[in-house]
Amino acid sequence: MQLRDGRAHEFSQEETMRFDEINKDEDPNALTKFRISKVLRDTLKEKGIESLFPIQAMTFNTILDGSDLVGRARTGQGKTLAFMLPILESLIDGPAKASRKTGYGRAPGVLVLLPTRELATQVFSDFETYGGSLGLKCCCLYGGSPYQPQQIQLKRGVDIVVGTPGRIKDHIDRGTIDLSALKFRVLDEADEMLRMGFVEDVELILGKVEDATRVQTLLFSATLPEWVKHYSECQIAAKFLKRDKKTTDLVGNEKMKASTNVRHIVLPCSSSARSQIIPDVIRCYSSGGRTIIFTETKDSASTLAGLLPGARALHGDIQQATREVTLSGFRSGKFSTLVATNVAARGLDIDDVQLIIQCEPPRDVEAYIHRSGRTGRAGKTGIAVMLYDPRKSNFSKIERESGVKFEHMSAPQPEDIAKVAGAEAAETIAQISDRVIPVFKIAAEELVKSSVLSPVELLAKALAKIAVSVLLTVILKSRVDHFSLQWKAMLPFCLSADGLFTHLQYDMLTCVLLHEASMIDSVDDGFVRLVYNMCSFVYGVLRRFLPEEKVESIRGLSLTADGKGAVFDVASEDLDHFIAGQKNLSGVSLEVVKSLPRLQEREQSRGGGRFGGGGRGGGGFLERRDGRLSGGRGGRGGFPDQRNDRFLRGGGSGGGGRGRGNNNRRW
Ligand SMILES: Nc1ncnc2c1ncn2[C@@H]1O[C@H](COP(=O)(O)OP(=O)(O)OP(=O)(O)O)[C@@H](O)[C@H]1O
Repeated sequence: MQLRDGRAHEFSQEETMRFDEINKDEDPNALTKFRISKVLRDTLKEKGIESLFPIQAMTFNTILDGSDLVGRARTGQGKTLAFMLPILESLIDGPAKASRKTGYGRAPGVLVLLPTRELATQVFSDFETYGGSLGLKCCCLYGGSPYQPQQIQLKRGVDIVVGTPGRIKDHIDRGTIDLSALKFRVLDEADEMLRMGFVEDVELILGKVEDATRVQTLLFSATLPEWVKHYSECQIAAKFLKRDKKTTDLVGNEKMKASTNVRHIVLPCSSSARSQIIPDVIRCYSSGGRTIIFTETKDSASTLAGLLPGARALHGDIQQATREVTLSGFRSGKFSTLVATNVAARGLDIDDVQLIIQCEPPRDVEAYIHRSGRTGRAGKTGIAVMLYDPRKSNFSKIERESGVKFEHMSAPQPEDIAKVAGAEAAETIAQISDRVIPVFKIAAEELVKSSVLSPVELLAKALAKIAVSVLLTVILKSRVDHFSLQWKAMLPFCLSADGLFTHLQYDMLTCVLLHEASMIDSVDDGFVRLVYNMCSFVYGVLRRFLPEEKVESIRGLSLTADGKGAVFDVASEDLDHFIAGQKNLSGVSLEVVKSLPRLQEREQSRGGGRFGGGGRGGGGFLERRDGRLSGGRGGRGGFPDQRNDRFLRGGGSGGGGRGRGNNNRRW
């Protein structure tokens, strides 16, 4: 701080603490303003929470004083703590304390129902943190995990049960859970919980309470359609909420229902171009943070994840253990792109998710609100990009019902990407130690002196060079064929006559190798066998006149539709070797293709098709002639032909094995 006499003043720790106290006193939502016990306050502070968010402040006393409540606030505004804090406080120091059981084998006093396993785990983890600090025992009951540990916990006795309806109902059926003495029952994501598919289980579970006058029922969501709020129209609400229930609605009649911390963008994109455009959208809008991409179906989530470098899929057909590993890997930053169905749309709170991409407009406005709400949480900002196919999809209903005024953008252009790369390069420079300056200063001064360009223009060139180096590192790590066309288009933009293309072997030509007879006995032979025959034949022929490293360097091997030939890409500098060597072979010809012949097609491998499940690493050898995706990840669909972009990337996911259905849901 600058003192009046111009001297700088550093605050002592004591002074800082005093100011903090004063500020806290001024904050009407400071923790100390609420009946929150010291232990709980300390745990909240450890988590960086100093005061309550509006939805929490507005519902705290109502819940603690015993009312049923319907609560609504936009995504990411802290609804979880809004019900958790007063419940915990009630159990340890409030109205529920007197009747709370504490002994071995005690039945739970709190039940929290959530629509997905991931969300149940997340809310359970919060209950463990805050409830655990108060000595309360919690357990999490969700499907796809073994029953026995859950049964043991229930037998020993718990205070709080968090879970999904299906598994809780299973425990009721097995007689391993007693819900008769509940003091609180919470429906988080209430509208989702009350939708068809959950409603019967929810009704059965809520109905297990012995004395309905002694239980408090709380419904929370960012989207509460009228049928939930007006309980006469919603049987469950009518049956299980008391007539004098309170409602706290922070969205109400406001036009904007989605998060106001999010930039909402729409971008035209045909479904066939998605996997090309998405990497550029991520590059331009993710600010280096995490991205969640939503697809409408499980198959498209697997396929897209297979096509995007470093992405993983999350959906209801993936085994529970894998789902957990995937989500924790995404949370911990092991990979930064998650491709998910609506299974990840609700409630998930993941740090540093900067960008949401929706591959097409979702069916209902609620899905849009929840998906886009995975970013811009707890006061932070984020971006939600929704792709739409102008010929097929329409987002005006979503725009009208959500109150969002979409920004219209076009797909990022090479210049846009260059700008982002330039900004990243500038950040790189900022991170470089000042100690290097003396070493490079003389060269820099020489450069400024000898150039007709201004220092800023020279710096711009230096940034371009750094951007390209960074780009090359990424490309070399992730292989050029996984890179989007826009990135490739940017290379010449930055590299000019740099000569680095040759180094990248980026300049490739497509050749066709033809044989008088068919290379395969029968096209119906089975795709695996067919590919195998083709590979061994082509590689066998090439090995007759080329050294091994040249044979290995071919890319994008694909079989012609008539089975008499194969096309593949060859680095242009090697072309002469390929053409010269084949002259002595009988019955075989090799030439640069003039027009691409029809190529073998194959049905998209679905859910671990013939290439065997497991998703990654399988397949390959699949081509696309029309920009549509096909194939298994790891395979190369050919380098882009520099002259006419006929080949786009190959790839595709082998998909994971199928698991149990998920309430008949597509996700
Ligand atoms: N009072 C607070 N101060 C600071 N951060 C908070 C506070 N309350 C909650 N948060 C943080 O805000 C984030 C969002 O909270 P939460 O997940 O409960 O939001 P939500 O309203 O339930 O969102 P959604 O509708 O998407 O489920 C969490 O990371 C949470 O830790």
